[in-house]
Amino acid sequence: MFFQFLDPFKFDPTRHLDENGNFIKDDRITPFSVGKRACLGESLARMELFLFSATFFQHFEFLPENDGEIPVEEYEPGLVKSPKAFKVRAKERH
Ligand code: HEM
Repeated sequence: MFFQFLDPFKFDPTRHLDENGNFIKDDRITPFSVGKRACLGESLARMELFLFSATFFQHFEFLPENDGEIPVEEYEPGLVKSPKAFKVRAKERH
């Protein structure tokens, strides 16, 4: 079955949360696969990703290359939809 989020181009992490702010588990999103051959490193990977990104955003603020110019939303063609390369400035927070 094909499935598409409502308003898929909108950055809206709240689509994955219920009214109490808890994560809604969705079997259609399985980055670590499911079943017998599912990823053995899932909990380690989740923990590392959390620590890595939290530390990153704690220490840096990310800004467009030129103030007020948000990069255009363009994607590389392919199996996985990835954004075309763009530059950002990482400014240390203090
Ligand atoms: C973001 C990080 C990761 C993602 C997205 C990921 C994703 C996956 C996926 C999709 C599979 C299943 C592949 C298949 O269907 O054959 C898999 C298998 C596996 N992953 Fe990961 N993985 C991640 C990190 C890790 C880490 C950190 C470890 C170990 C420390 C790990 C260990 C394994 C192992 C051992 C398997 C094979 C399981 C089996 O076939 O019985 N992975 N992973």
